[in-house]
Amino acid sequence: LTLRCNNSIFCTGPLLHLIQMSKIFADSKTFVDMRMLNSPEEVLENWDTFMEENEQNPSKYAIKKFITENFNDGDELEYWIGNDYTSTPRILRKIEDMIVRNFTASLMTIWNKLGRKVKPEVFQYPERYSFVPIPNGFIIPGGRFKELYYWDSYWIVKGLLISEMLNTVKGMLENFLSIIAKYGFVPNGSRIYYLSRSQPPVTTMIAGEYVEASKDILWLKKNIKYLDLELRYWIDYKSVKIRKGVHVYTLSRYISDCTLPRPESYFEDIESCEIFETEMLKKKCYQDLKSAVETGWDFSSRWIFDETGGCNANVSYSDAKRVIPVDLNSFLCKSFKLMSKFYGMLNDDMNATFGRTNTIIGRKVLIKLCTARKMELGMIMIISNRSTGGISGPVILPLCGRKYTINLNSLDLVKQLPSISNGRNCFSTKEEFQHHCF
Ligand SMILES: OC[C@H]1O[C@H](O[C@H]2O[C@H](CO)[C@@H](O)[C@H](O)[C@H]2O)[C@H](O)[C@@H](O)[C@@H]1O
Repeated sequence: LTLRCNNSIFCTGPLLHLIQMSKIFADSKTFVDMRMLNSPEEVLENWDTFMEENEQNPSKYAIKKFITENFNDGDELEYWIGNDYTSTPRILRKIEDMIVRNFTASLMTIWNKLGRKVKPEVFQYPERYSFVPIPNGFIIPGGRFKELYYWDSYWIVKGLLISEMLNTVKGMLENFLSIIAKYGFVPNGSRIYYLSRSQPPVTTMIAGEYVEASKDILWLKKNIKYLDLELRYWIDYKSVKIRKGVHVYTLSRYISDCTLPRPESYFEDIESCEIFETEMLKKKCYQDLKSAVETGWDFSSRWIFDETGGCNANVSYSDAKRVIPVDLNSFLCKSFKLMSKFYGMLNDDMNATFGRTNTIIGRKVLIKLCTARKMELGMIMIISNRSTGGISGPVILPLCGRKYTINLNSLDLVKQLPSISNGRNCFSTKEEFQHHCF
């Protein structure tokens, strides 16, 4: 497993520190998305000479010049349109309302605008880029997010399937498998500086969508090992045992073990953690910010803890590892259930146990926690000791047609809700976060 990036230009080290802290770029992501004009060794040699010439204290102007001489815009991607793209998918004919139909049709043209493919140069000189080369065309979120993002891709795949772009889905899925083969897990996005954390795990669910639509069992047989590998990462590195009475529950949480500022939000993280006096607390703050962004909900009051355990503080007080998120555990439960089904389809009884055992573990907890009739808003409260007073995305996830969970017949923990709640409400929507939590 490669759980972090040690690249001394794009991920860590004095060059990155000085360039990012000079604030030459308004957005820290700009620098780490650039490409080197020469090999990393040459750039680092140039840097040493540059620092010597400038007596270890270069001006902003000199740093700008150094960047121009050694880096250029990354420009790693070319526009790409999937060969399965159609402007007239069957679903359009099913939409009777013309306004909605036209809106849907125009929305679907987005695949042409956001489709990208990695240029051959990146495969030729990967060490000069922060981009992780991936073999197939894919859809980017857009704007400053010009790479493959992990959990965005699940929702993108849903749209692609409605648009009859199964081949594009297969390509995107195989991009993830190539990343798992390389690193043992899927990082936040296809950049080396994202290696210190993942994002909500969705590869197995994407595979579920693909296999259901394609019935491609041979594909499954060939690739199931990668799905297996990724899920083991979530068990080995992110799970935690929760004792409640005589029961011990295994659940997962978001946690990064990297204590450095995010390269793509470098000065921003340094500034967020400035309030802490010791180096140790600063490091903890950087690590906590990384854990918070692993959630995909960056930033939300769900991950913020003030001194009393409420969420009346800012992002500097993020501590996502204290929360056992219902959405993450629902995704994993669904994934284990799928694995059990997949191994069953392949008549692999021995390995089916992996999926089955973990579905059972997930079941034990999620069946109890997630689908009780009175549980609409309760999960986060139970498992993070916080209460939710309104409906927000993550809370309703496990309730979506019981898609992420299995039948429920125990209300044990539900009954304990009132005693666990601390009476505070923490929301996940931006609007609520901007106002306050109460
Ligand atoms: O749409 C892509 C992602 O955009 C947001 O997060 C990303 O930007 C952050 C700041 O540059 C970065 O630190 C984070 O790790 C990125 O994922 C959004 O919050 C994500 O949900 C979304 O996947």
